[in-house]
Amino acid sequence: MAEAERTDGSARERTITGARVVVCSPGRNFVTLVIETQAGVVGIGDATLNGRELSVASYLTDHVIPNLIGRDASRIEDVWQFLYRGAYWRRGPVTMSAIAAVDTALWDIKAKMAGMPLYQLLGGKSRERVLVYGHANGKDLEHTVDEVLRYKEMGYEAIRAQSGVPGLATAYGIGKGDMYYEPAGEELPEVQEWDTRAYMTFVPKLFERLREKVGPETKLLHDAHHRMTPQEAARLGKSLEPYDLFWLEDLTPAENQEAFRLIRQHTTTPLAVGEVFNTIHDCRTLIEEQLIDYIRATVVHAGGITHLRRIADLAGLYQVRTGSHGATDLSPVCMGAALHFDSWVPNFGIQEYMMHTELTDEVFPHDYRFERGFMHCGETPGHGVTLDEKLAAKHPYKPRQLPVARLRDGTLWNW
Ligand SMILES: O=C(O)[C@@H](O)[C@@H](O)[C@H](O)[C@H](O)CO
Ligand SMILES: [Mg+2]
Repeated sequence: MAEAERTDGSARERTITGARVVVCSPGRNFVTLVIETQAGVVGIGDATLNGRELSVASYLTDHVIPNLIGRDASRIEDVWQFLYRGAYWRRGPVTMSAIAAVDTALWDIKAKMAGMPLYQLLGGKSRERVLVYGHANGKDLEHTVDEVLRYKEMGYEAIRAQSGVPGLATAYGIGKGDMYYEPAGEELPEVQEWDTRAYMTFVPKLFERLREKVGPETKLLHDAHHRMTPQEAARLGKSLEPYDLFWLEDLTPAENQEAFRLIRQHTTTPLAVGEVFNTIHDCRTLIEEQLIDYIRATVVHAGGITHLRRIADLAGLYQVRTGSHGATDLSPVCMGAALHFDSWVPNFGIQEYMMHTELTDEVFPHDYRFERGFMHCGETPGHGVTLDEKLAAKHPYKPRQLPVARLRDGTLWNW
């Protein structure tokens, strides 16, 4: 390591002396990076990439950790640039999740050393509480209506509704009977069935009924999970306009950012995209051309707080607001960091929130809390989430992959 990259004498206590990756499965798989400094301050970051967990664990253990030892933990920006530029091979979910884990752990350490909750280092709070949306899902229309009403009872002001579709054996986003929706169920991918026409005929009926039942106040959201062509997406957005959705998410696979020009010309339904994005380059056109309303990039998959802040700042120039991904495959560590970010970010929109299981919460003790439709980050120095490594060790990794979708004729589609 070059002299400039080493800690100087006066900063010896900030030197990174150790780092390790903990892979555990308290109900589902999580990858967590733990970084230690000379002074004994420990920071943790989430590196979970659902269905591809071990690739990030290896990237960290084999390629990143050796570069961290001896470095100054306070130089978050320089470490970020080193890992991003220094690898030569840029971007991608594995690389960016690994960088995110380092970045989150270093912000945790910096905030702990400052004796402040993380939001203070970002610039302090812009709001008192963080609006979240919950996930209601049912096997058919009536069941979904009941579930949405149940979420309303629990105090949610914003509710995502997903439903089984008549004629389709399976649909995206439908749980298997409890509060803990988890799509990655099997060692090899489950094959689900898809038919865009059946779906597009059904969804407006669902939202017509939902709007009737919940009244005008409740914010309703829906995730199309990348299944449409641009023209179909435009038509779906238009057909949902009377039901005043808060957002319609992931209409088409967004590596084709230009597709949103077509969609945008045809519908005023607010659009949200970005849970699979890793860098600002994935959403530059979408933001600069004002083709979306909410950017859903996360701390864990988009390069950590350092990079997510850049995305949010670009979005802010165009009145695009944040709506970070927060499914259960993002660990409580990501949720903790996200809530500090959400408390600060000026152009905040909403945060996705799916409850983790009790066991997951035990493995990752945290100080954030849910209260009647809103989340609150805590005041503990750092991001407020820790890892019980002893308990984690009792729940080892289980290979699991996300499902795939096929059309009725067998053609592989986007899940
Ligand atoms: O909006 C969402 O939360 C989803 O699209 C996720 O549930 C997504 O399917 C999972 O994170 C995949 O691991
Ligand atoms: Mg989604």
